Amino acid sequence: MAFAGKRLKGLIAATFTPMTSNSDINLAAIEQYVDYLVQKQHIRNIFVNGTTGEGMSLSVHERKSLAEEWVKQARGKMNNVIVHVGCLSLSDSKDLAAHAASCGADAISTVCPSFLKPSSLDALVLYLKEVASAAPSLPFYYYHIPRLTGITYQIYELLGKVKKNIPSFRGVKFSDVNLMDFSLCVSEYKEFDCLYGVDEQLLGALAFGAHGAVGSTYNYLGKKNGDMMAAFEEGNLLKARKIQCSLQEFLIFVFDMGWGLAEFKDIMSQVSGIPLGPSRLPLYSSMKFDHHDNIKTKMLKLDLI
Ligand SMILES: CC(=O)N[C@H](C=O)[C@@H](O)[C@H](O)[C@H](O)CO
Ligand SMILES: CC(=O)C(=O)O
Repeated sequence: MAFAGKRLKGLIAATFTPMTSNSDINLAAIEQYVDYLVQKQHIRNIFVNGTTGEGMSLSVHERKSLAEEWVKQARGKMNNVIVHVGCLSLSDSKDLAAHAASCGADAISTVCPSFLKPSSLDALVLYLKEVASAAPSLPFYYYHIPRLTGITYQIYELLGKVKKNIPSFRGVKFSDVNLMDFSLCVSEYKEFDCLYGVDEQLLGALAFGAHGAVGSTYNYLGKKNGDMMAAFEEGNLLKARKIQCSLQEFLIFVFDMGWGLAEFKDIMSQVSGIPLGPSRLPLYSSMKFDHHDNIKTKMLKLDLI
């Protein structure tokens, strides 16, 4: 067991997938991306090929190439590379899980397929058990993001079932606003890592005992979120709240523009200076060049950069 006993905690950036101007994957940008996260954002854990990385829009072959490159570039610089292996096809997910183990990833995670959905919590557990069985040596995390998958089972009920069924199960990436469910996971299943995934309200999840957080904004706001977590740990709630409110104000500005993941990728390119390219269709950024100044002004005003 490569990482037996190791707990996942702290901030985990859900990476964007670098692409060329034609939306082909661009492996050459990954080394610079890793260095940026470590040096400028103090991020030492990444979650690759997930929602932010457009994993579901990539081929299995592309996902394997990306996983290999992230692992290679992160070696010696980062603590953990978690590879998302969720697909609509179980056999593709098992293939990706086995590949993640063979290329040296630290953990895997999966959403449940959401075109044909499991008809019960037991069916979901059977599904997760199959995926995990393809990489039994790797810590396995369920990725709960009901707003995108439409799969809405209570996670604390799921944890009760997987505990007995999936030996490599280590926790959940919980991307939902239901903090009561999240809190029950943390308080009833201390053996699992509960990683929060709604960046807008991380402070609320910290209050309930979140071990860490996985999110898209930690790519370019990692340091600021790190300051918030440190303030929370020191008991300086006023400071933590002030930072969370600035982060919220920034995100409200982004959402009010009607922006989402494709525009987040543009923001990351601007803030980091790394050309990450466009997103792949069906994502499509509506950000125009003259928006760049607005973003920067807003971030400076909120003391985020
Ligand atoms: C839908 C989506 O991308 N969710 C991400 C993680 O799960 C979050 O990190 C969000 O991007 C973030 O909270 C901003 O809304
Ligand atoms: C945000 C997140 O965790 C993901 O992109 O998968």
